[in-house]
Formats: sequence, C-alpha cells, structure tokens
Amino acid sequence: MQAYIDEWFQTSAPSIQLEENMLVLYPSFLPSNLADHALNTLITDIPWQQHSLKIYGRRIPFPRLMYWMGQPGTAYRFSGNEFQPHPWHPVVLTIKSLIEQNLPASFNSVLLNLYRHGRDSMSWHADDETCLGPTPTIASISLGSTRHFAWKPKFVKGPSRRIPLPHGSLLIMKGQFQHHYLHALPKTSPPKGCRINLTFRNIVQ
Ligand SMILES: O=C(O)CCC(=O)C(=O)O
Ligand SMILES: [Fe+2]
Repeated sequence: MQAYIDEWFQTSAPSIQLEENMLVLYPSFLPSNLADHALNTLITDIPWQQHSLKIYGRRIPFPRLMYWMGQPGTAYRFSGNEFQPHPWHPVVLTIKSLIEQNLPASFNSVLLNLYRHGRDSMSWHADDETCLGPTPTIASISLGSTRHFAWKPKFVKGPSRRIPLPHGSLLIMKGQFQHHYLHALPKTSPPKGCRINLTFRNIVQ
C-alpha cells in the first residue's frame, strides 16, 4: 500500500482513493494563488488560541494553536474543551464554497489548526464525537509546509500508513473512516515551516 501511495505521488492524477474510498486525497485542489493568499491571510488575521488538555489535574498545552469558526449554535466539545464558534472569515468561506461545489456535502463549521514548526503535531484520535453524526464527512485543507497524515486500524493490530499533504491539497474522510481508523499528524525531525489545516465539519446536534 505504501509503495502504491509513493508511486502514485510521482504522477499527477487528480485524486487518490484509499481504504475503499473512505479516504480520498486531491493533492492540488485549491488554485495555487488562492492557496498562497489563504496561507498569508489566515496566519496574520486569525487570533490563534492556545488550548490545553486537563490530565490528572494538570493542564497540558496542545502542541499546536487552534481556532473554531462556524455558524452560531455549532459549539464543539472535545478533550474537556468547549469551543464557541467565531464568525466566518471571508477566505475560509471562499474555500468552503469551492469544496461544497465539488462534493455532495455541506459544512457549518471548521476547526483551524496552526502547526508552527515540525514539533507541533496532533496525536492519534478519531473524529467520532456524537455531534458529528455516525458517518461524518470531514474535508481537510492543507496550507503551507507539507506534513504527513498517518492512519491505522482502530480495533485490530496493523501497521500505520502515511501520505503527504501538500500546500493546497484536500483530504476527505468519510463513511466509516472514523469508526474503523485512528489518524494523526506526527511530529517531524527535519526543520519545517508552518502549516495551517482547516477541517470542515457539519455539527448535527
Ligand atoms: O492537521 C491535520 O491534517 C489533521 C487535523 C485533524 O485530524 C483534526 O483537526 O481533527
Ligand atoms: Fe482529526
């Protein structure tokens, strides 16, 4: 599978289907001028927030900055945090409508993640909160430095796989993906510049 992904990456096919179509990558989804503009604008316009995880009474800062945006009423709760939605940024709305024109899905909220360098990361998890519904479609846009997206089976022992997410790419997780797999954004040791990730979601309750 990994060889297939690596080989595919040397070609310029518009999309790659993985895990029986539950994971689909469009490596160059955004027009490059929009991707560049979004990266430069969001880095400075967003008042990025440092949230933390409470473990045994201690607060551990997440190794990345975050910001929650969306329609009123789309509060997002995870790891002991509750995010109230901030109003849409116009660049985020432009990207959202481009995705919605190309997918049979619509979104009412987005989590923005800022990975400042290669040591920022996201640990293994599934986006399986009840508020996302049983088979959520999540559309994930990457801007800036290329980082690897890793995934592995949730219930059976099996190797993890990884795929690079280039500037302007779109990764779709859908169907039973959150049920069967965990995913992560691992740290990297070679120095890396910053990366912004936008994961569009639909909060259903
Ligand atoms: O940064 C990424 O590509 C992954 C983000 C993610 O998994 C999440 O926000 O739930
Ligand atoms: Fe996730």
